[in-house]
This record gives sequence, structure tokens and C-alpha cells, in this order.
Amino acid sequence: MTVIVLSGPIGAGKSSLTKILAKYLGTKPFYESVDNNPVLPLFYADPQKYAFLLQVFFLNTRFRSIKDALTDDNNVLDRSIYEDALFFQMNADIGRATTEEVDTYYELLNNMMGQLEHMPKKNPDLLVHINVSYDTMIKRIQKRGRPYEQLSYDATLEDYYKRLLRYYEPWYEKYDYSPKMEINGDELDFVSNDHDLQLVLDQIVAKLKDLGKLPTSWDKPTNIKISQ
Ligand SMILES: Nc1ncnc2c1ncn2[C@@H]1O[C@H](COP(=O)(O)OP(=O)(O)OP(=O)(O)O)[C@@H](O)[C@H]1O
Ligand SMILES: Nc1nc(=O)c2ncn([C@H]3C[C@H](O)[C@@H](CO)O3)c2[nH]1
Repeated sequence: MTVIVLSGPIGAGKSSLTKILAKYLGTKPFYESVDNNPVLPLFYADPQKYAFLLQVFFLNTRFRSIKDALTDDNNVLDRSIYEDALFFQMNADIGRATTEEVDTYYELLNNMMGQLEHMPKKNPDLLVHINVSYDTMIKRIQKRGRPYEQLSYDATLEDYYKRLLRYYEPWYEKYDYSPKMEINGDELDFVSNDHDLQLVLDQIVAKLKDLGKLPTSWDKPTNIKISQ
């Protein structure tokens, strides 16, 4: 039984890999609230006003997802509570939260993280982090086409996205809730290239076997087409 959490910048491929991994390993995917998130378009239209509200929205859904996942013990999460503060701190650092909002946010987050310590399973089994460069990130954002994420919608998004990428490296180094591994999302096109996809899956399966989370005899499923 495994809980795998994915991480990585916007458009890195987390949702795509979550779907594939869940199918491949026979586990249940949990997706981030994006298309059903009423605050996200408000945030992009007026980040100053909505940064705190958006964070509380995400934090709440991520808390629910990680609790459910740690209970089910058979899940893949496309982003998780462990990444929440990265976004909020970055927004706070560029002046999008008051001191009171920052204090309230961290109290709430610490409270929630404290609750997780009382779960029978306390941590995920593996973090899979997808690294991408700025150019790849922008290409993927364009490919997916959410209007409010485009640079043409707001030219300051270039700085926002570049800044976000800079926050990921120290975040990954510091992350210690579980074993972790990185995927090169620039070089490996696991969405449209079956060879690359198999390479990524082989890396993840090898890591899970190393960790004793998959039996060494585990073999890839033969009855599903993973790229669909
Ligand atoms: N490795 C890849 N190669 C080619 N295209 C990719 C790759 N990963 C993702 N894509 C494409 O990039 C777009 C964004 O991917 P996806 O939604 O999986 O990213 P995400 O990390 O979940 O994004 P977000 O953080 O915004 O939720 C999609 O159109 C997807 O098909
Ligand atoms: N401010 C903020 N805080 C978060 O925790 C967070 N998580 C995701 N996002 C934004 C990025 C993509 O546009 C979109 C999908 O990832 O949602 C966030 N934005």
C-alpha cells in the first residue's frame, strides 16, 4: 500500500503523471481543485485581494486530500499540503498578504500538520518531484490554455512564474516528510512519447521497490495502455 505525492511548478505535468501512475499501479488519483475552484480566476484577476482566500481554499482541499490518502493508503496526489506554504510564502514575500494573514495562515497550517501526526499513517511513502525550466513551464501553460495563466493576460506573470521556479529548489532540498526523487520534465516527454513514459515509470517503480513498497517481483501491467 502506497501514498505517492507529486510536486512541481505550474504545468510541470503533475496531473498527467498522476493519472498515468494511478492507472499503472492500480491506485486512486487525487487531483488538485482547479477547474472547480471559484477563487482561482479571482486570484489571477486581483492577486493582491485574493491571495489569502485562495490559499485557504487550497489548504483546506489539500488537508482533506492528504487525510483521505493517508487513510486509504493507496493513492497518488497531484500536489499536496507539503507544497502549500511554498505558494503562500512566495505571495506574501511579494506583498500580497498582511502580517495578520501570514500569522493566521501559519497557525492554521501548523494546526493541520499537527493533526496529521495523529493519523495511523503519518507521511507519504514517496515524493516524485517534476523539474521543469521556465521555457518548458510556459510552453505547457500555453498548451493547456487556461486564459488567466497566460502571459498575454498579465505581463507580470513572467516574474511570478520565474520567482516560483526559484522557490522550488530550496523547497525540494528541505522536504523530508518521505523519501523523494526527481524527474526531468524538460527532457522526458511522458505525455506524448511512450518510450519516455516507460523510462519515467521504470524510475518510479525501481524507487518503490528499493523502498520495499512494491514487491521485487512486481511487473508492469500488460492489460492496459498507459498512454491513454
Ligand atoms: N512531460 C510532458 N511532455 C509534454 N507535454 C506535457 C508533459 N507534461 C505535461 N504536458 C502537457 O502540459 C500541460 C500541463 O500538464 P498538467 O496539467 O499535467 O500539469 P500540472 O503540473 O498538473 O499543472 P498545474 O500545476 O497547473 O496543475 C498539459 O497540456 C499536458 O498535456
Ligand atoms: N496562489 C496559489 N497558491 C497555491 O497553493 C496554488 N496551487 C496551485 N495554484 C495555481 C497555479 C496554477 O495556476 C493552478 C493549478 O496549479 O493553480 C496555486 N496558486
